[in-house]
Amino acid sequence: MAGSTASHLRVLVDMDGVLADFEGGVLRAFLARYPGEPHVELAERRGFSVRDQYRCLREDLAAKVASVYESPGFFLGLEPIPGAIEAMQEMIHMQDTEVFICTSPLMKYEHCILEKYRWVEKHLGPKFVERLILIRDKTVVSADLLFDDKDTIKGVEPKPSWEHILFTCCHNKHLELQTPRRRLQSWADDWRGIVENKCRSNAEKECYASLIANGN
Ligand SMILES: Cc1cn([C@H]2C[C@H](OP(=O)(O)O)[C@@H](CO)O2)c(=O)[nH]c1=O
Ligand SMILES: [Mg+2]
Repeated sequence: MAGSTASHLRVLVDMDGVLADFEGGVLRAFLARYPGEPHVELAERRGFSVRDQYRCLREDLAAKVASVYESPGFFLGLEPIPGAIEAMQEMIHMQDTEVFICTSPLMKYEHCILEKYRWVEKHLGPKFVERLILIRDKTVVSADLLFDDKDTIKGVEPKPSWEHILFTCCHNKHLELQTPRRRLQSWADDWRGIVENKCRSNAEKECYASLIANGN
């Protein structure tokens, strides 16, 4: 990064599906609110959009499931993904590493925005509130790595600076990734190895660039 000598690594971590259990929260709230209605078990989930899959089940279920995640208290009430809190507390203390949470608000943002801030404060503390980025287009955020459960991350920037590491979630676990794309299976998987290897390869690139710049 500009001005830093040590090879700093900037990591973006997505919220829903990576830190907060959006999928589990939707199913739990849907069953409570619409008991007896057809629903999608987590093992059956396919595709990022919950609403689209419920629509395939029955047209009216799309609006019903959307009303669940648009309700007040939904985002604040989400359970942390197993290992997420511990991993973030460790990552933020890693040398030469900067961590930001990079999350997208719903278009119906009334409850989502404040509740995402409150969720981060509650589960991760005020230092992470300072590291929270809410944005609909993640491609314009500059970083080295982005851990995110969404299979395809598009935006105005055709060549984002970050490498997208697909965080495995019920809705994407069946996807075959084209090389060199890679996954983080869960927070029990080797996220440190991914961060440390990226740090090393950044250092090598910087070293090579300085050799070239000095005409070696
Ligand atoms: C509508 C919808 C939103 N979301 C999440 C993704 C976004 O958060 P994040 O970018 O932190 O994963 C947020 C707004 O779309 O809600 C899903 O994960 N599935 C859905 O079907
Ligand atoms: Mg997500």
